[in-house]
Amino acid sequence: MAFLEDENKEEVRVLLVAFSAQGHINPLLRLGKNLLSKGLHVTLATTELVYHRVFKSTTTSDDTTTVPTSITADGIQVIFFSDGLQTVEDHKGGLDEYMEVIGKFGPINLSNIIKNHFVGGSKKLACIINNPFIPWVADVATEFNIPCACLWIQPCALFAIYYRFYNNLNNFPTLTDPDTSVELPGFPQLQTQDLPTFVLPSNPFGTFPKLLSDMLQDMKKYKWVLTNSFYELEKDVIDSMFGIFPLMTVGPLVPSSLLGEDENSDVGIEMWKPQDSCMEWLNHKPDSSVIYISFGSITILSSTQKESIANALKKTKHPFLWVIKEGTEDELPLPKEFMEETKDQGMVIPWCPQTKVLAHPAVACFLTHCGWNSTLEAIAAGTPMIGYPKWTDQPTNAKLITDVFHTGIRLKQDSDGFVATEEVVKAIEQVLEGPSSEEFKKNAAELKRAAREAVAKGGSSDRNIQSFVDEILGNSKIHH
Ligand SMILES: O=c1ccn([C@@H]2O[C@H](COP(=O)(O)OP(=O)(O)O[C@H]3O[C@H](CO)[C@@H](O)[C@H](O)[C@H]3O)[C@@H](O)[C@H]2O)c(=O)[nH]1
Repeated sequence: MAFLEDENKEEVRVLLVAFSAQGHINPLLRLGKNLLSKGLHVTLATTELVYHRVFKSTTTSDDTTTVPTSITADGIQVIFFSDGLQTVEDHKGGLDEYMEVIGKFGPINLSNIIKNHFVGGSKKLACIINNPFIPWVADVATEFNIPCACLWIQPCALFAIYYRFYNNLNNFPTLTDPDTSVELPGFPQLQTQDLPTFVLPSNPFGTFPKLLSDMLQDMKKYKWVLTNSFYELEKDVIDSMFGIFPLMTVGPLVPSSLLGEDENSDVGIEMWKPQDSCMEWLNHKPDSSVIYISFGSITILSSTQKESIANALKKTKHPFLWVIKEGTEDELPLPKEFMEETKDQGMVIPWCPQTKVLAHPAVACFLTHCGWNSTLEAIAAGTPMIGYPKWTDQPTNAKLITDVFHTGIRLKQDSDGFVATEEVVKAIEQVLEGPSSEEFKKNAAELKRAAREAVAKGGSSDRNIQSFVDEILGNSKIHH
């Protein structure tokens, strides 16, 4: 590998910063791997919780309680900092509370990491890359006079909506009536139900919209916004932002196996242990027969909602694989009678190797909450989707699936967000056998191909990564 050094023979290093969420760390690690392959040195700073949950089991040291100063994983140096909480149990509080604590302790601890590891010696930082939701990282970068980039881990569409909304660039009507619609450049017509919940007056979450509005109103702290998407997927919205705030697509940042590359070259962490037994179960199912159901790492459905979906599955009689994070949060198990009645039809597990599941030929469609990682993984796998969005970016992602990507449909929800059994049955029939089912499959296969082309050498994302590397290097030289 050709590593890059500047004229004084100092290595050229980037620092990635993420808090302890799998869906935030993995896209950053995959970007890190790409930067590594283009010759940069890469460090990831993340919280001590990640050490305890993920890396502790890989240590060869007898002392597993002390967090090491740094470790190396797949060529990436990983450094841990305290997020202000002491034990794994402390992390059981709400997300809002967590963001407040990490917002207080994160900047101090990250500054110390930079001082201890990167100031003075030969390891100098050429750039810091953070995720949205930890905007204080950009302040720390400014303090040390290090250029900062954001890896936007949601679609470009979400960046565009938030940027326009928080900077009052467009006319957003009061979004209380479900039939209100908004016209934005690069988008199909959006109704209230298609907008991210953070911009709605009904949004009950305080911290996240505040973090976003602070960030998007002060983008001068960022020299680049890299996005986990690809140009061919969101062409219209990316073009619409060109003269406003250019977005550099560098994705999809999904496991290499989903992009037709060697599985062993993937980097990524698992915060929960996947149950591989479902792969054997899938091997015994006919091609394009199984409905895969998962609502990501945060969303918990109510028992009545789960029962409604369960009844639909029984009615359709299709094989199903359903992830229920039973025991991990406050999620309740499915009723015993359902489990008994469907024991030959389906499998219910607490966590699965999702990307392998999506790529399995037996899987016909994905009933998803439309989290962006899940959506991108389904796109890279060429799997049609049924969207059941709940909050944050998910409603907009569902709109992209139905009206931009044309790879699936959205479940009809009532005013409380509830989906009736008949609606689930109808949606499954539509995606599997309805008049548009062939079109969904064809579009999904086309996007799968486009995703692979985007990341291949010379593809749109590969070119953007190269331009980014060239820019941060400035006048640095390549030494082979
Ligand atoms: O059994 C499972 C279920 C999920 N996953 C993985 O978990 C991740 C889930 O990520 P995502 O689909 O993005 O959902 P959330 O975890 O809910 O992600 C949060 O963060 C995302 C990125 O900001 C947002 O798009 C979502 O709305 C928000 O809920 C994916 O990589 C899945 O492959 C597994 O590995 N096994």
